[in-house]
Amino acid sequence: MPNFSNQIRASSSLIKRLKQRMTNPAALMQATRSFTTLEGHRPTIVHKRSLDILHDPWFNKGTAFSMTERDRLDIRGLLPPNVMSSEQQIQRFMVDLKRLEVQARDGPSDPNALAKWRILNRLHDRNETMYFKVLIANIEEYAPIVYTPTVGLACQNYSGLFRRPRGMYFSAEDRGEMMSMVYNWPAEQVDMIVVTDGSRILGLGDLGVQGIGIAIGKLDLYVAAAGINPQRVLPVMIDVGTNNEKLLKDPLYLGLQEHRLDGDEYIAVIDEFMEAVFTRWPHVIVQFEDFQSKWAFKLLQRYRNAYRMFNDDVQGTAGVAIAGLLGAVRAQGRPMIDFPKQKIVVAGAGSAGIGVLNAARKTMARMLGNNESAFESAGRQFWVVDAKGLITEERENIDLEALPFARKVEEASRQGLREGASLAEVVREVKPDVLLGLSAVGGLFSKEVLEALKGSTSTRPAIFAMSNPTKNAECTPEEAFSIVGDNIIFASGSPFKDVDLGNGHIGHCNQGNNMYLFPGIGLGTLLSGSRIISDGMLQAAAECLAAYMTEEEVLKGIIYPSTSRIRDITKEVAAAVVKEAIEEDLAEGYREMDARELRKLSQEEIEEYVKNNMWSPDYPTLVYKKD
Ligand SMILES: NC(=O)c1ccc[n+]([C@@H]2O[C@H](COP(=O)([O-])OP(=O)(O)OC[C@H]3O[C@@H](n4cnc5c(N)ncnc54)[C@H](O)[C@@H]3O)[C@@H](O)[C@H]2O)c1
Ligand SMILES: O=C(O)C[C@H](O)C(=O)O
Ligand SMILES: [Mg+2]
Repeated sequence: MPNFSNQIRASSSLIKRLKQRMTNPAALMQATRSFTTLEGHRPTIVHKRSLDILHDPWFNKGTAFSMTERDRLDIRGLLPPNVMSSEQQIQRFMVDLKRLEVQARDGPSDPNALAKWRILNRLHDRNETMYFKVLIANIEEYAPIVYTPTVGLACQNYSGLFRRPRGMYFSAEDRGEMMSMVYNWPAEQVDMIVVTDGSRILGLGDLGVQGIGIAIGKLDLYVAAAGINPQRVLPVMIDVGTNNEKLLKDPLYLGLQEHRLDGDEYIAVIDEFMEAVFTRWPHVIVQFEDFQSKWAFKLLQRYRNAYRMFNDDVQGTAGVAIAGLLGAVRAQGRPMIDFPKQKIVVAGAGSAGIGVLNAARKTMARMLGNNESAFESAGRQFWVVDAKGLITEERENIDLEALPFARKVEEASRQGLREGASLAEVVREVKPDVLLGLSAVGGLFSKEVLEALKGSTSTRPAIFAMSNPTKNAECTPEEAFSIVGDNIIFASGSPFKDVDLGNGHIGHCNQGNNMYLFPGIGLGTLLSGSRIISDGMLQAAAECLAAYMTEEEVLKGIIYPSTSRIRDITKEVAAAVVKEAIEEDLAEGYREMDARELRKLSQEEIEEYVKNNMWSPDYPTLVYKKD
């Protein structure tokens, strides 16, 4: 709780610094920053009182309302008399939440995970500040509940779990209305939107309207990791129908029960949504999430030069994979510059797989001299296997996005391979350094495939089983370590526990998930005020993540940070994105920090600027004023 004497002390030191600024320009920056910090202590003006306040999750403090506030807001007598500190409140809440753990302590496969999701969700609905305080303080424990894998389960069970709406729904029925509907959202300012059409939720397929859960989960991380103000995030579901036959027949399904719109009709709906949100909030950033590949690439190309948007599955995943792939090179005791020598087999050529392939090829090409022949030769380091097997130039009706990675037929046959060769055959013949899965097929890295990987020419083969949620992972870390060997590098999209290898050795299980990048990409874009999200900004984010791990960690097989460091890594990623936006002359500034001021900031000052603009879950003092 902010206390007034602190505020007065802080204000008088601010005035002193503001006076100094007349004579000392360096103090100007300092004062600007202090001013930003002080904002957190300013009272928040509310236009409601009594039960309306207790029922508003943005302002509700529950038992933590002080007596003076209870008087000021007409809630004296509406709460039990004992005023609790926010710590005591959390203690009470945790007693309830932890009760579920007495019989089940199995981490991600916890049978009570959905019950925990429910309890946390109810807290989210009544007191956002406290919800995020709990989430931030226990991120390692609860990210797997509010995010992957449990969020997948919550999406699948959405009809039964639905209590209160969160976010906005734009449906095919709303065509022509979106521009006015968008004003139904209560917040004057929105910084971040995560939008999905529910067509490919994690590896669970088309979940229709139920996919809104993934947008909510991603935005939880925007608040927890990036410190985006929870009052300025907006989850969005664009319901254009579903092709999930089960949902189409389910009498309890909450979305439109018709087949998905397609073609121009579909694009017109998304166009209308984009126009509507950017008209009301011209500075908003829109993250596209879990759109089927068919639309993911097309929509990204359509909007990326016109709007502040990115596709997390294509671009966020690519950056995280690049950071991991570079980590795997370092873990072999080799310099990153050896990356272009790596042989990489990728299983899955959807939005995520193709995103990773393009980014990895570009990264290699840059290291090889950044010319056409470098790009050509980088392309030869990849073997791509999809549902129909190895992709070669003989593939009929090949996707345009996959075409650049199709192997030449003669080249493949020289290696003993052919169009449609199985994953096990490809791994056996190629003997890759890296096997990376973005196929959504649980168990795809079977015993046969992993046995084949034992023939890898690498001193330390790397396995990335990146599909989500847990049951869709291409293999488990136990399978990988026990079959391929103790020395491998392992990463998975959803969290698994480390593996006890015996003899006191641990097989480290990294979480290779785009959660290490998207919050920083969003925050960095916001604070730079860049009008678009450039390739350079995405590359800077990936490089920052790659450089985050120390040599010592990497040699131990730890190539991604633990979730407990997510707020710190996000701050650094955001700073790298701001810096790149400034260097590319894209930064237009944010609030009092205009483009000219931004250009003057040193590296440390950029980091400080980012840190000072991250929201923290502290109750503000509330003051009532009539509308
Ligand atoms: N870890 C992360 O950060 C992260 C990020 C994005 C996506 N993902 C996961 O990646 C998975 C795929 O996402 P997407 O958007 O690319 O999906 P998608 O449906 O667009 O693509 C799936 C691809 O896998 C291929 N495939 C299917 N069966 C296969 C098989 N037996 N062998 C080889 N390939 C096969 C398909 O042909 C297709 O190319 C999902 O499970 C998603 O959760 C993880
Ligand atoms: O949502 C995640 O956990 C990662 C990724 O965006 C996915 O679609 O699987
Ligand atoms: Mg996704």
